[in-house]
Order: sequence, then structure tokens, then C-alpha cells
Amino acid sequence: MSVEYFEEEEFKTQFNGQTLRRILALTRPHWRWVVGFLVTIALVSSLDSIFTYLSKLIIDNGILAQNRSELYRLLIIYGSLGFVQASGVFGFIYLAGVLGERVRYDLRQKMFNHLQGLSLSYFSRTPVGWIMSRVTSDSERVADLVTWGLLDVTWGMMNIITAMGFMLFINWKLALIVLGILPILFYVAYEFRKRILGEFRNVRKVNSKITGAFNENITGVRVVKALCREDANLEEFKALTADMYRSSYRAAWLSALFLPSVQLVSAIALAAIVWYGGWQVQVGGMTVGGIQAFVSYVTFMMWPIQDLARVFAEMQHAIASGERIFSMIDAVPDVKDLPGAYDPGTIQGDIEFDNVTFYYDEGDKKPVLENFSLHVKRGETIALVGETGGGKTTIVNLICRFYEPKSGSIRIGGKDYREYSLHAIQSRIGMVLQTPHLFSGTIRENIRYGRLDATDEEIVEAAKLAGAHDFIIKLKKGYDEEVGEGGNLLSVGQKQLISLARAVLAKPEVFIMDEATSSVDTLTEALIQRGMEMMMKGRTSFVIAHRLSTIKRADRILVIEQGKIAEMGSHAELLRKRGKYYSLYTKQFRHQMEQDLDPFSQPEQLAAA
Ligand SMILES: Nc1ncnc2c1ncn2[C@@H]1O[C@H](COP(=O)(O)OP(=O)(O)OP(=O)(O)O)[C@@H](O)[C@H]1O
Repeated sequence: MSVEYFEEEEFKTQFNGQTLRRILALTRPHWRWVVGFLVTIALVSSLDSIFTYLSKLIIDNGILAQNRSELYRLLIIYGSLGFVQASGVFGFIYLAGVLGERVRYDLRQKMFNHLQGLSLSYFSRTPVGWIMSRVTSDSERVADLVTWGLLDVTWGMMNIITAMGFMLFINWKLALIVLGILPILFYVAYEFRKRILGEFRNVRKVNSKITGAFNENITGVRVVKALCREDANLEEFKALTADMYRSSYRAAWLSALFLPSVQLVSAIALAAIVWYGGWQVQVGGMTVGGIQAFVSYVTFMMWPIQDLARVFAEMQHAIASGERIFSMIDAVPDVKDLPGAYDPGTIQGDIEFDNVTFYYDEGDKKPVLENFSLHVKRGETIALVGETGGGKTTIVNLICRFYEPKSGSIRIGGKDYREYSLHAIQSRIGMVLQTPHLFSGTIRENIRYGRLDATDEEIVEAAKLAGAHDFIIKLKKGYDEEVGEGGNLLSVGQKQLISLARAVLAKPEVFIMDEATSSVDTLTEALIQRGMEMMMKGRTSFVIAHRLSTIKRADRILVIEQGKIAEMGSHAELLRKRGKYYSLYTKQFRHQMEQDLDPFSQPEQLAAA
């Protein structure tokens, strides 16, 4: 899912009161902070209006009336209240910071925890980028809503209400005139802001496309160059930047026009005050200080009104973010423990597929495995071979219970594995993937991931057994060498060796391996083979096999074709049969064998085979 898709979602977002309530409910555990926050804001913003009224009193009762003692009294009140206001400003900024951080912390914790419990199917249908945006920018926006959003709304409302209250108190007729002009101000401000925000959203949308184009062209630079796509790409890029220019231009033009327009309407309000107020001063209905106070109150009210559209738009964004976060938090895992699920203490035993049918897509329900049955004896090594897309990984995924059969059952030790807890099964299966994933950190930390309480000696022992020790100690920092993000600083073969060591350390009861198809040098290849054999010894093992040597060592070879066992037997049996395995062997493996025997063959050639 690309970034622009997120932006488009925002366009469609309606104001959803239910989500807003749910977002506000996030602050419930911190209600004391919220109350303190709101009271402080209300206090500080009311003080603004009180100051204006005090100024009126200073002008009328102190300066114009030439009453020195009253002037000093009012100035002392003014100064004291100034101190209260300064403390209040400090208070709410501090409270906003703390409250925002608490909400952000709660949300991220909740999301991370929930994500860990979701099934693999959720991650296959949900792009990583989408999830990352929920955890980062969306939680940020939601936290901003319950802090700065609340601040804007409370502040604005309190300003308008208190200013209006004082105006009505000073001269209700003039206050009503101002009240009549307010809707015009609202309308002008709202319309402008809406359009400006629309243009800025468009700028953001195009910007994310530009970033995407940069990203694609940089990461795919070899393909771009190889296919001589430079000119065509430049044309596409030009169109995007032109689009960006147009939107930015319109946004700049509207922004420039916005302030003068609002100021014009405000000037009308101020003119009305001066005109009506001036006349009232003459007939004695109003004072000079009163007019001055009115002018200040109108200015006060102008800011929140001008900002109204921005605050509303941000609220809408935050609600859209909240909806997406809640959609993730509300997602129910497809695979979860049944009531009464237990840990049998071991999963050593026969593994049986009994008439298993499975599909990924709930829409078309196209089966990947159909009425699949297989009985694997405890300790047996099964090699899965076959054309790509046949269903080998799916079989392995079902054994790990990353997915469950749609019909039929899988039995471990004679019992439907759904009777066991997920942890009981998954913690006893060791897996080495074709492109193993390492976490950023050191080699030692990555091996320890297999068993967190392992000692350093056990880690070295596991690495020795897996055949990883020799290459590790040749590295500059040995076991303390950083592997980089995703293990990028290591080769595929080295990653597999570390992954094997991790599996050795975990001492799993069932071992699953997806052999690497990419080129690995012959020495590493031999080390991996040895490590694998060590792991397979005495354990029920499933290997998605790409190497002839592994296949030959397996107790049984399964040729998987379109979700079915096309052939089954040992290497010799299947060759004798001269069926599917035989043709696969002659096409793929015999050539490999010849390469293996050829002392001058290169690893690249092996991979190509
Ligand atoms: N997460 C998924 N969602 C939807 N369909 C999937 C998913 N994973 C696999 N498939 C589909 O299921 C079928 C079997 O895939 P599977 O990965 O099990 O095959 P495979 O034999 O392991 O292939 P390969 O050797 O290429 O890894 C394929 O048609 C594939 O497109």
C-alpha cells in the first residue's frame, strides 16, 4: 500500500463521533492529568479576557478619572494575575507534554502487544508500511489530538465565551452587533482554510509520489540502467513535479489572500464598534476604556475563528488515524488457542495430515491443499520437492500452526493439534528459513534469540555444532560483530549458519528447514549441510529441499504438485519409478550432481543449476 493511499483515505473520512469518543477514552486512565490540563487552560484563557477588562478599568477609573490610588490597586491586581497566568502557561504546556507521552506510550504498547498475537494471515494481507504508519504517525496524531487539539478547542471556546460575556456586560447592544458579524467571519475563515488545506493535501499526496519515484529509481537503479529507462522515468518525474508546482502555487496564492480577507471582515466589526461606541460615548452609554476593551475582545475572538478550520481538519485527520489504529487493535487473530488448550509437555510423536483442505483467500476459497493426507513417523526426515507454487511452504506453515486447516485435521501424537496451546507447538519447532531473518544487534544476541537464558558458553557450543563458529571468530569482533538491519552485513550462507545455531540452541523437537536456493560458496554449503544433518538426527524434520544431497538423505521424498502428493518414496524407489520425480531429477538435480562432481565448477554455476 503506497503512502498516497493513506492520504486518499483522509479525504474520505467523515467526522466520526464514536471514534472521537474512543480516542478521548484513551485518556481515562490519566483523568487527573486531563482535569488539571483543562482547568489550567480554562483559567489561562479566561485571564486573557479579565486582563482586557482590567485595562478598561485602568483607562476609565484610573487614568481618565486621574485616581492614582485606584490606578495602583488595579496595576497590582494586573501584575498578580500576570504571575498566575505565567504559572498557568507553564502548567498546561507541561501537562500537555506528559499527557501526550502517556497516551502515546499506552497506544504503542497496546498495538505492539496486539500485533504479536495476530496470525500470520494478518501480516500476509497487511503491508508492513501500513502497520508501521499506524504505530508511528497515527499514534502521534492521536496523542496530539488529546493534547494540543484539546488545548486549541478549549482555549478557543473559552476565549469566545468569556470575551462575549464581558462584551455583553459592558454594552449588550454593541455586543449583539459584534455577534451578528461573527458568522461572516466564521464562514470566510472556514472556506479559505478548507481550500488551503485541500491544496496542501494535494501537495503532500504528490510529494509522497515523488518520494516513491525517487525511492524506486534509486533502489532499482540497476534495472533502470539495464533497461535504459532514464528518459522515460524523467518524463514521468517531470509530470509529477509540475503537478506539485501547480498545487503549491495555488496554496501560496490562497494563503496570501486568506489573512487580508479575514482582516477585512474584522475591520468591518471594528468600524462598527468605533462608530457605534463613539456615538455611545457622546451620549454617555459607553466609556473610552469600554471601546478599547471591545476592540481587544474582537481581536481575541478572531484568532480561534481563523483557526477553526485548521483545528477541525486536524481533528478529522486524528479521527482517521484513530479509526486505522482501532481497526488494527480490533483485528481478531484467525489462529488462537481454543478454550481448554493445554501444553502436553512434548510434541514428539507422529504428525498426521488427515484429509486437510486449506486455502488462503477467504474470497475465492481456491484450495492450495485439497484432501491432503500424510502420516509422518516420529523422527522421520521428509524432503518436500516440487515445482514452485505447489504448496510446500503451505504444508510447513500448517505444521507450525501459523495457519489451520479449513477442513480435515492435523494430529500430533494422535491428538488434533488444536487441543494444544499455540505456545506448546510453536515453542518446540525450530525453523530455518530460506532467507533467514536476523535482528539488528550482535551475532551473540541473534543466536541467543533461540533461548534467552542461554550462557555464552552454550552459544559458542551451539555455533560450533551448527558450523558457524569458524566464520564468526574470523570476524573482527567475533561474536560481538553487529549483523546490521535484517542481518544485511552478512551473506545469505552466514545468515543461515547463524539461524541454524539459533535453532540448535533452542533444542526443538521438530525441525523445519527451507534450503537456500541462492548461491552459497561450497565451504559454507558443506557447513550448512553438516549443521542440518546434526539438527535432523533423531528429530522429526521437514526440509523444503533444493539440494540433491539433502534429498538423498531424507527418509521419504514427497513430490508436491498443485497441493497434492504427486509421488512419495525414497530417492532410489522414485528413480526406479521413472515418474515425476525422475523427470524433476533429470531436469534439475542430475545437472547439480554433475556440477558437484566437477572440481572446476563455481558456486554461481551450482546456483544456476
Ligand atoms: N499468504 C498467502 N496468501 C495467499 N496465497 C498464498 C500465500 N502464500 C502462498 N500462497 C499461494 O499458495 C500457493 C502455494 O504456495 P506455497 O508458497 O505453499 O508454494 P511452494 O511450493 O512453497 O512454492 P515455492 O517453492 O515457490 O516457495 C501458491 O499459489 C501461492 O501463490
